[in-house]
Amino acid sequence: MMATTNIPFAINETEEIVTAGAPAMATNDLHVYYGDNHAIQGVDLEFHENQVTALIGPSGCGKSTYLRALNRMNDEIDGCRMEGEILYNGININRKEVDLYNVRKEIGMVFQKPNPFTKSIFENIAFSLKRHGIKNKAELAERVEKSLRSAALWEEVKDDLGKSALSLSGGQQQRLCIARAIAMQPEVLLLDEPASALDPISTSKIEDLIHELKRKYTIIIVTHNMQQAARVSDHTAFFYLGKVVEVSDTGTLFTKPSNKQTQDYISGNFG
Ligand SMILES: Nc1ncnc2c1ncn2[C@@H]1O[C@H](COP(=O)(O)OP(=O)(O)OP(=O)(O)O)[C@@H](O)[C@H]1O
Repeated sequence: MMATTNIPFAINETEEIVTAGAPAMATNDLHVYYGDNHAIQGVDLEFHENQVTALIGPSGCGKSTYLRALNRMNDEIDGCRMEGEILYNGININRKEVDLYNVRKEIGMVFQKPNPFTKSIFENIAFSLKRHGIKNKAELAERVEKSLRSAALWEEVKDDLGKSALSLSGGQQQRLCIARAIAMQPEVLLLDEPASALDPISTSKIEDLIHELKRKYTIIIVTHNMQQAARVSDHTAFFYLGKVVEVSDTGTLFTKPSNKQTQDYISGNFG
């Protein structure tokens, strides 16, 4: 169940922890359990503003579980429990009194399979804004246009805003989902294999978009595709069996990994 109390989690007055150069997000000794399955086993990572971090590793090693921990989406899964710190602007948001609505507004998420609402293109974005108290029509229209422009979708849909979002192609739907997340003015975007269900042209559009979006946001992306990690990210973390085996700048991780398991994974000799 969602917490409803309005405990601040990202302000500078009562909890002045934010310092220049500090990570936008980090985890300290993060553990995630599904019942007895210890899926994430003490992960420490830092994510900096305007940087893209890719999470890579073999299937089942905990990448999506870790990503979902960052905006407390794992709270929605029965039997899932998390221990350790999840720091957002220096404040631990892994506390039960934290307002999850605010957490997910500030730390937006886009999933593998595009999941637009069965509403018009316009309403897909306006819906959450209205829920957030924005009722003025001109302001709504402006925020919708701005979000669609930021997601590189405006030119393709500006004459069809009243059409169902489901009439869009898969790639357009995924950009609409990104626009929907952006509309809430988040600081962090979590992308869980955002292009894995898309054709190569749509994939390339999403990758170009990630390059654009990192000017404004901190981006963390799970991907199975190592070429994609190499193309879009500044840092890469290699996960294996619920732990981070190695994390470094992407160039180094793919050319001079310091760990043998990383080397085996990136060269395809794994398992
Ligand atoms: N909703 C869930 N309920 C129970 N166990 C889960 C759930 N999601 C993941 N797990 C378990 O947690 C572990 C990590 O899975 P996770 O999906 O995070 O790995 P992954 O690296 O993202 O895998 P993939 O690349 O295949 O998506 C696995 O043992 C998996 O079975």
